[in-house]
Amino acid sequence: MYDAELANERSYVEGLYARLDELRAEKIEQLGEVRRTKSMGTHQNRSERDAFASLYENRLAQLNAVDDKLAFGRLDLDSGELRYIGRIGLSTDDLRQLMVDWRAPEAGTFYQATAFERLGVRRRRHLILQGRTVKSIEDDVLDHTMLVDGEHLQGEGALLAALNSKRTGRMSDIVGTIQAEQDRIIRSPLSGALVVQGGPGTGKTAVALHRAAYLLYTHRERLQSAGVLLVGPSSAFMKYIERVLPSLGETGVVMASVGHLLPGISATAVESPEAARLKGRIDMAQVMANAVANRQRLPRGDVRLDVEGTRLVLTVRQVRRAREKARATGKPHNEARVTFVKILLRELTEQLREHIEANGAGNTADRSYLADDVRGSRDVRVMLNLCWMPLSAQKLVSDMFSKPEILAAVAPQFTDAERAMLLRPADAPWTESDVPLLDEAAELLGEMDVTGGRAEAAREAQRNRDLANAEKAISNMNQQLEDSGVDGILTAEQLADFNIVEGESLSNAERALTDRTWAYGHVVVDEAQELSPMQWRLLVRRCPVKSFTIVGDIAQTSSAAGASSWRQALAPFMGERWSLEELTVNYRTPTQIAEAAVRMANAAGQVVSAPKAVRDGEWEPLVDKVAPGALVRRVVEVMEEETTAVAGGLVAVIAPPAMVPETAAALRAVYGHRVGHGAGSVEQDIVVLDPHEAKGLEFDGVVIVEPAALLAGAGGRVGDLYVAMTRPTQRLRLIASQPLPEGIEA
Ligand SMILES: Nc1ncnc2c1ncn2[C@@H]1O[C@H](COP(=O)(O)OP(=O)(O)OP(=O)(O)O)[C@@H](O)[C@H]1O
Repeated sequence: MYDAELANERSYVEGLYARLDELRAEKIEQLGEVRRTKSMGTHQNRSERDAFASLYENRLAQLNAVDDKLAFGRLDLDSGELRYIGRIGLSTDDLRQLMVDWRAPEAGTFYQATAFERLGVRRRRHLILQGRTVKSIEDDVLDHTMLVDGEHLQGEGALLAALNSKRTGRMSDIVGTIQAEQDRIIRSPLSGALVVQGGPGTGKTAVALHRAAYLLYTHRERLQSAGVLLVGPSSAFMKYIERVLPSLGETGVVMASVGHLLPGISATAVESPEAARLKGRIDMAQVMANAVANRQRLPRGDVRLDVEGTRLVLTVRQVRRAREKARATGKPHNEARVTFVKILLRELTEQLREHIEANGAGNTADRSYLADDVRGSRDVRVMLNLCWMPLSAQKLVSDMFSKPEILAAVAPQFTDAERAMLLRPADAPWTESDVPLLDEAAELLGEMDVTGGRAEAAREAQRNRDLANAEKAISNMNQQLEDSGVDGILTAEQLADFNIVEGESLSNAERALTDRTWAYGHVVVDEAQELSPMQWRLLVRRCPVKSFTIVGDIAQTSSAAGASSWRQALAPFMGERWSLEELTVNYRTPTQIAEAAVRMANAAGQVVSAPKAVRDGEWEPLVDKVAPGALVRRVVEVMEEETTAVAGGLVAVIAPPAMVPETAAALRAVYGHRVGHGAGSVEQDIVVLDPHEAKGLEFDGVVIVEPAALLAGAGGRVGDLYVAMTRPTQRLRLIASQPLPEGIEA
């Protein structure tokens, strides 16, 4: 019986792959054809072909990315229909549906049906593929009249197989085994802000990624041109998750870590937690406003200016009035400067004219010529710049943190000690908490080159021309696209976006990444508990419609500027307008380890979400107590045992930041290139990390060096140690020379 069913599924899935190959061949053929004829014809023809080429390329990339485990489920419905579920939708040439996209409404019951609420499903079948071959099938029989003698329920096999598999250093998708509570969140409505709170390993990251893919699929019209932004804690984390969305058939999501949210800035330097906390405070917004106002200065007294040998006087009163008028425009600093300069130039020109007339040159003086003289005067230029200098965000922020007198003037609410903490050399590299300050500054300063507006206007005009072209081409294209299997209706906007002149042809995602003022249609934030108020302020600016999916775990907060409750974190930006969902099952950490982590947190006085672990592990947490000074030696000694225990899997050593270099060096002396240092070393099977780098990642085995130091270093929070203890999927070992924090040992 089972063998016959398996054989059936194998042949069906072979058919699906045959169809995938056929579509791929078709796209390659069409792409070749478009490329061959690309340089011929009118501008409109050419741009139409460019648009086709981009669409074919995208579709081909999508078809290539979904090859692995293309299909993973089948539903047997009350109606007798058999419905296959997979990464994308597939149909025959005559539009007979072969497989439904997992995100389509018809696929929802695959994740939601239970024996109590069957939703018209008699049987749910998981297809477990290796490469292109069906290796096994597992059935949930929901309608018990279907049970044949001797047949048994095999509910959680696919899930447990996924959970027990060896880690690779890269996150995989969970599309075949999404659980009902996760599915509800993935498919919740687009608008508003949704907070997903969940303990470690509850699938928050997985849910965030699948939700981004779901939203783009379901609301393509609304989201494709504005885009979806996915924000994570670090570049290493972005690397860890980067393959998930393509494997789900989505390539259009813009991904950025918090250090890369401002185009042109890559913030990698690390600073003290105290400085980060100060810079994250919401009153830094006022400090930035003060810093800008501080650059709109009045001279100490009236000044004399030489214009072509004539002495003019610029009074403090005149400057003050021009400043008031410029500020009253409400424009950003660099743009308001135009008003300021224009007023004073006019007044000085007037003064010059009066002077010349009074000296007997008659009233023939040519005013435009005089205006040129005033504008050309070095004294005038220097004075106007001293009063209202055009500024870049970088210059404003670096001056503020490198000049004590400026900092004292713009941040009077900070104590001397606090200001001392913020001071640094002018050429110091940027840190993550500088990014929201730079963004705030850019917002307040506006375009540096005010003529940039003209270039922008020219680009806009070109785009409008493209749009008109696109509208003409579109009716015939939609038909052809449908024929060629590209889903969704194409809008003139989208087509125009593909139409940008060659060489400048950027996708929406690429353009969004280079444009600070881009407004996204939706933002997904992972590890959101770490964000400071200033980082929230930046993100809300990126999505003015406030459509957010916010995932995190308050108990895992380790950054000093992070949140201690969702209400407190979100109130300034969203008021009460957000809803909360909770994930309650831990898929990563085995029961024994998860319980030790919760006991440790509780003993330290912290209440944490304690999700129920879905499986027991083979091992209790192991503890080695060693003499002071023997920590690193012990790490090296146990490594053989650890790597053998997780045979072929990954082992992470999580150490206090100060101990990471020597631990990595000692391990490398024995294990050579197998040892990676810092996050992002996904190719090695032994990785040495500090707790911050370990955030969001997971490993088969974890060795924690000096747990008490992780607790002490976190400023009274359990975050660091709690994060470290909840990374393993199989095995945890703690090596301690100081007394072990309470609760770890039962
Ligand atoms: N439904 C599922 N099917 C298979 N695997 C799952 C499922 N849900 C979660 N997992 C797996 O559990 C592990 C933990 O998931 P994830 O990293 O998303 O959790 P998290 O809540 O973000 O954890 P943390 O807050 O600790 O970083 C991952 O390996 C993920 O693939």
